[in-house]
Amino acid sequence: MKELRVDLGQQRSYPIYIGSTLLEQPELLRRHILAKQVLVVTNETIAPLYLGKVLAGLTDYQTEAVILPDGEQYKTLHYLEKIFDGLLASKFSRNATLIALGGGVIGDMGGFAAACYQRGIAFIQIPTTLLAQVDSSVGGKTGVNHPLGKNMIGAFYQPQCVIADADVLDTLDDRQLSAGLAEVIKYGLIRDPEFLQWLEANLPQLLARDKAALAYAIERSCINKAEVVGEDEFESGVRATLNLGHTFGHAIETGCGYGQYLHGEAVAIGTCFAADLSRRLGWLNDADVARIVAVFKAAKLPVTPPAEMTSEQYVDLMSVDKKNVDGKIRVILLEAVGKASLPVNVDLAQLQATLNGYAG
Ligand SMILES: NC(=O)c1ccc[n+]([C@@H]2O[C@H](COP(=O)([O-])OP(=O)(O)OC[C@H]3O[C@@H](n4cnc5c(N)ncnc54)[C@H](O)[C@@H]3O)[C@@H](O)[C@H]2O)c1
Ligand SMILES: O=C(O)C(=O)C[C@@H](O)[C@H](O)[C@H](O)COP(=O)(O)O
Ligand SMILES: [Zn+2]
Repeated sequence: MKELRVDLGQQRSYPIYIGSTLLEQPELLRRHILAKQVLVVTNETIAPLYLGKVLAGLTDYQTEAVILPDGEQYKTLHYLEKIFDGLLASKFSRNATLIALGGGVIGDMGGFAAACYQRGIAFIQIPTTLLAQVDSSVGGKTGVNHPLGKNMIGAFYQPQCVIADADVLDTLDDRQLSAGLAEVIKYGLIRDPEFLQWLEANLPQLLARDKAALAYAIERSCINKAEVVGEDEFESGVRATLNLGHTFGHAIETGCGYGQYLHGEAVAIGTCFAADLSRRLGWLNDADVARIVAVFKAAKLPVTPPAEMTSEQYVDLMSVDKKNVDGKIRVILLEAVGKASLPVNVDLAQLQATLNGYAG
């Protein structure tokens, strides 16, 4: 097992455990549960696979479970309330612990519920998708979607620990594995060019679920994310680079209806848009853009924007992005392959040129 640390000072630092058979080691989990009451939040797909394993290690606690329907379309305020219903029905106190057992949807919702319930209870992330193990379970961004914008209602709220058991990825389907790789590739593009080269050479092994390759990709991704979050927990600076491709990607997720494109798929297309715009500013050349498109294709991710979305629709949806200032759209671009910019105010004409010109 590897143990990394998200360093956020005395109050909010926490470990990330990465390894195999971690769900069979309840002492890891138990050392971060401070009182008797434990609520596990999960979904209908994950519960039959892993809920029993988690509960088996907690038989001497007062455990309850909230099982949500599965899908991005349920990451809403309405379904968040189901978690509060569960906490209240069991009369859970402020010293209770919430465990989010699932992918990014469950992690974001569980974390936000923990941030809100009685103004904050402890929570633990047990991420079960590649995307959640390399990105969403680390860093404390929690929240839900709004019909008009992605992750629009939320809070920064850090977990007590993250337990990433790579064995659970055995049951994840190939499309979801690829979606997770989009965020892995992101770290290479924004700040870790050596890792990008490693990925270019090792994507076939990752897609074939080679255990050593996956363990390395999870660890190196978490190292990158923990460093960025440790430097800028509340996204006043460098943390915004983790949003590469997301301004376009979130517009795709919202515009096409949550769930049609997986988050990682939308980020892959969005990053190709960002690469195209970086080329228009003279920061990348044609070969750089081709290299970026090729790495997503090699990860079996889409690179072609949805035909049904117009540039007006993109601009409209991007105009509520959380990086915007005074309503002006700001995006993360690439100054080079392996080096992200801070948020850039984009000229509307140049943005339109990318939205109309980049076709995959
Ligand atoms: N908080 C953050 O920093 C952050 C970062 C990236 C993404 N996100 C959010 O995360 C969400 C996407 O997360 P995701 O890609 O994990 O999607 P997800 O949570 O919807 O999970 C993907 C699918 O895999 C299933 N699944 C999960 N684990 C499984 C397993 N071990 N075996 C079989 N099936 C399994 C789920 O039931 C679901 O159907 C989006 O809402 C995105 O906005 C948040
Ligand atoms: O942790 C971060 O910071 C990120 O931006 C990670 C992203 O991959 C993630 O999708 C995040 O939820 C996006 O945040 P948002 O504030 O742009 O909705
Ligand atoms: Zn993301």
